[in-house]
Amino acid sequence: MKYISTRGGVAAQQFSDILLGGLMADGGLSIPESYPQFSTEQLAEMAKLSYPDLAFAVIRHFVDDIPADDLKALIAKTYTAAVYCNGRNPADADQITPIIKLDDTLVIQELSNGPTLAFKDMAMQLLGNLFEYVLAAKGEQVNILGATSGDTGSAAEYAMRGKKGVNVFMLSPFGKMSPFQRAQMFSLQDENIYNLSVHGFFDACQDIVKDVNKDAAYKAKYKIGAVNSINWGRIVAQVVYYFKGYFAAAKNVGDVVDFCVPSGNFGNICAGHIARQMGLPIGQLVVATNENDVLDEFFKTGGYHPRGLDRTYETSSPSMDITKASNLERFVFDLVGRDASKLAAMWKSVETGGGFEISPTEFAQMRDEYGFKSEASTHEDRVVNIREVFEKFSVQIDPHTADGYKAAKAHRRNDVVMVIMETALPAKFETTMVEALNQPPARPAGLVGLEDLPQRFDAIEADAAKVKAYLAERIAL
Ligand SMILES: Cc1ncc(COP(=O)(O)O)c(C=O)c1O
Ligand SMILES: N[C@@H](CCOP(=O)(O)O)C(=O)O
Repeated sequence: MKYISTRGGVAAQQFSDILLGGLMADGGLSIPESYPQFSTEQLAEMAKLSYPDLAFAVIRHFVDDIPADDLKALIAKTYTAAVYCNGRNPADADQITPIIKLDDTLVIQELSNGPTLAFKDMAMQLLGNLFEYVLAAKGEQVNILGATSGDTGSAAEYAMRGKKGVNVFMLSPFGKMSPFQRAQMFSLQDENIYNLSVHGFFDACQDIVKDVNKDAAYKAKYKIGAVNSINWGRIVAQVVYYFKGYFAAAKNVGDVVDFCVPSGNFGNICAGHIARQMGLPIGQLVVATNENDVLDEFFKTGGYHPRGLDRTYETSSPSMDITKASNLERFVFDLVGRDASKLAAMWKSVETGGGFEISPTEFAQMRDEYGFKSEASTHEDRVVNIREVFEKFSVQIDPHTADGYKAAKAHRRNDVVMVIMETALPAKFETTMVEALNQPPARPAGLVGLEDLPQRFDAIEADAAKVKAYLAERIAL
């Protein structure tokens, strides 16, 4: 499998070449030349596999340049019950992403049982192992520059801490993460981890990452790599759990199943789109947003208009406080028939502060052929829905998953199973959980007292030049 750029300006590359990087040289995102296809018969066989075997069955189609035995071993080492052990029911840990049945046609897929209690661990743990393998094979080092609204940062830091040849420089929005999220990142004392607290929202952090990535000379000199979902490695690992969730939720292989996904940077649901393109019988893909509802607007009107600071809000599902969704570019590339010059013009407008409108035909395709629907939530919705799920089903869901629950209720269909993706555990967002349920959420024993640990970070302005200088001072050449 070779990888091309959504903007068409780069020669096709191998998996190991794109694995460590962020943007392609032309500013676009890497995407496979085509998607592997699975028949219903093949799916029926895959349904019998354990999580690591299923992950290998999916991911091997995207990776030609790592020997199959090595890839299989890296995957087996990643997806173990010992790593994904923070779920509600320890006996389910070997399922890695077990499901909770709320009723006959509504289920939650647990994606947040890894070390940092968010779905990011699903891909990031594999990325850590792949990075280590590829760096050792190439005799190289990487300096990861990432942006986080709260969960990618800790997942990346836990996956990369102490790894040979890897430094992590993580930009996060100053004062906008939950106390738990902040403590998870800032309490790490490992020498290869640097936390930079940026005055601004996640969008400003992500813009800096993209600016640095666009400076080819700097990127090459300082060996800059990426762990955000602009990195294809993140997406491919996320594709796997749609297969797992489908097999766990479908009554029979071949039945249509809908998925509802709390969304911000559009990486999670983009993986669902790709699983669907590979032949997994997904019906609807429901995008759930919070008050930062740019994506809801896009899927309801066909107009994509990222917003400025004046219309970006701090919400109680803070990890989704995002108004520029990186991975929308990968989906729109497919939507416009993989026409790279059309796509490049659309994103040129986005990057210069504008947006775009898709045509009425594309809008109809997006909803009918690709199955996208959407819904937005408010803080009040979140509190009511957390309470409702607890009272009706005795299950505690976090505020982001509550956004998913609201959207799932709005779009569920008779006799079609709807899977809600659980994107974080309640322990990460104690204030909203207490407001909804009058009790603090449970947390794994190892994380009790996390907020009392000493914290270390550097504050920095939202300025790519200052971030470049910070990295240059610390990276040994
Ligand atoms: C808890 C949580 N839910 C939802 C999201 C949104 O996911 P995505 O950015 O892949 O759309 C994020 C962050 O991205 C998150 O951390
Ligand atoms: N919500 C994310 C934002 C970054 O998303 P990513 O999937 O592109 O890494 C976070 O928690 O940091």
